[in-house]
Amino acid sequence: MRIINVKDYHDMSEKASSLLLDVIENNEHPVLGLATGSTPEGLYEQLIAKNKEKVVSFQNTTTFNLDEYVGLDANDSNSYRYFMNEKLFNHIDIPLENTHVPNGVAENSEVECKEYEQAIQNADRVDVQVLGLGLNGHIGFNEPGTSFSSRTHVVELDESTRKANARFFESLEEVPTQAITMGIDTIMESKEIVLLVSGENKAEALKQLVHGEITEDFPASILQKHKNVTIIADKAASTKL
Ligand SMILES: O=P(O)(O)OC[C@H]1O[C@](O)(CO)[C@@H](O)[C@@H]1O
Repeated sequence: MRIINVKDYHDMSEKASSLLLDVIENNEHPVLGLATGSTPEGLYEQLIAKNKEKVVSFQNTTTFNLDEYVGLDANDSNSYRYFMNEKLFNHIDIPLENTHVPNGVAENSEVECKEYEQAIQNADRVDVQVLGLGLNGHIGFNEPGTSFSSRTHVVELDESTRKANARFFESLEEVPTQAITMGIDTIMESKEIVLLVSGENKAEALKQLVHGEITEDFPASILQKHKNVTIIADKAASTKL
């Protein structure tokens, strides 16, 4: 596990952007795994800027997002498809058909999970997977207790996760109770993982990720076993390391 300590959120986003640009430059058809949440927003701003400056093109890039709420469609401003379109895809030269986010309103969520997993397998590999870190150690929407051997599946969201994400909704009741997420094993198959952590409220979770026991009770702890993980953490998140 490589840990890169940076000053603040801005530096974290810049560093992450340069790591991703390296991957894109070194692959004819790069496959990126992307995340939502507040943490990667700065990274996406950097990528948009680099694309506008013509430093990078995304025309040959394919993306797979980690997760989506069950019940929210692409036009719902709280869906992760909407988030990705607004925060990244609509502002870069990526063909929209190259971008994948699980379909939260699929008629049958179980079938959607199988098809999403298959699409990732068909792409052959994810060159680099971007991850944020949930306060309870979740990665994607893999909540504590999720099997390390899980593939893309439907999850019941933890009350703590729904509360943490309620800030984006009108009320806690509106936060969906289920989501579709790539599984832990799906995530672990990525060739490279870049985990971004910012802010004092993540310090305890980061400490547990790096120094804690590897246990399904803290899903992110499995990253200790991945051969190519880079954690980019700002000062505030690193205080307990
Ligand atoms: O970046 P944030 O908003 O702190 O969220 C952390 C994690 O929680 C999620 O938003 C899910 O709750 C993930 O998508 C994200 O990686």
